[in-house]
Amino acid sequence: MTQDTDYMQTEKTATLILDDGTVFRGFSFGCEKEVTGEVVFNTAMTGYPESLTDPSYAGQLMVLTYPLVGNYGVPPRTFDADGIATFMESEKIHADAIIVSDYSHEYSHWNAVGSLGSWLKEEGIPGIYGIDTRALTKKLREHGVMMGKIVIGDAKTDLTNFGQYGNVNYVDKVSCKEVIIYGEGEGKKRVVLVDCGVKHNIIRCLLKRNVTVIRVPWDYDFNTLEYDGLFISNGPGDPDTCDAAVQNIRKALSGDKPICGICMGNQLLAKAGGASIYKLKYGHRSHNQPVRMVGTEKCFITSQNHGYAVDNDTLSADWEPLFINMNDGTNEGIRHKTKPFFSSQFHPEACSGPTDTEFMFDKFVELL
Ligand SMILES: NC(=O)CC[C@H](N)C(=O)O
Repeated sequence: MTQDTDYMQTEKTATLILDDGTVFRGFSFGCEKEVTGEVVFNTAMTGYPESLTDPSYAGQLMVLTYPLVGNYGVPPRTFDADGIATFMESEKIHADAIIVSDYSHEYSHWNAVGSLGSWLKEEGIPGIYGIDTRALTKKLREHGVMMGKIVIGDAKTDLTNFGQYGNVNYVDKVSCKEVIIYGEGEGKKRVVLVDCGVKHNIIRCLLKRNVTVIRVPWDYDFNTLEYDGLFISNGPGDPDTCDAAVQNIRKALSGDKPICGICMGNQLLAKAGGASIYKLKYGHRSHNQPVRMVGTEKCFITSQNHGYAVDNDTLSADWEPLFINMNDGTNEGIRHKTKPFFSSQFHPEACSGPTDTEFMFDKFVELL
């Protein structure tokens, strides 16, 4: 058992203020700075290193409903020769803050190299504990997600400006800036991966299936490239801010090369096919979202992190829902009726969460 002893000297009080004026008081265990963002809750019991480094959390203050957080520390920030993180989902923390009930100042795990608190401090990310996350989650569930602010100590703060989430193009902030090629090799199938904020396990899952991955920026016109299949990644923010990607995907829809998308990828593929997206009240963020494959009795438990959804009623005649969420009936994936185009709103790559739907990658690679 290793102890995060920093806190004995330095921990200060911290406050979470929601944009309706509700105040939750706690203590700071990360970087001591004020931050604003969309307050969202995740009900997974584990996986804070993966969730914090998932680029889809950019702009959000992540509430974990599991009460004890930090007890297994954080893994090393190591990368393989291609620059893919060994134990995390990107190069850095993308969530703007973490909000927990009980932060464990002691940690123990075979792979831990430090405490969650010291990692947050190194990366300049606020963390607040001592929050009644049950009351906070009930509030978000009833009201819907809201903007919030974390204030350290008794600092005076502007309680009128909570920033905005919906109109910001977060994808542009987190996408790669130039083309990156992984696993190049003679005779291998070439997959273009549109990087809207890709989780590294999507790249790992593709490379494991022996394809070359050509990772391109979110607004890159990949239609000029030689490739065998198109993969569209997850990503943060509102899909309606990603029109350039939608235009490029729409061009690819006139061809027959396989297309697969995950989460933001599902939304952008749906938009390219003419469907609309709407914002869910409080989203799906957990490891246990049940989905049913349409036309079958097959159900899967899935890992999810999204706040928007495809409106099933707006799918054109060429498309149909592929998966439906068994809790609330919302869209969890689409497929084209005649061409090899399909996608999921959930995360088949997991990391963290159940790996039951990894077959989505097998299906895609088989079709190449
Ligand atoms: N993980 C994702 O790709 C999320 C997609 C989108 N930002 C949403 O919240 O719905």
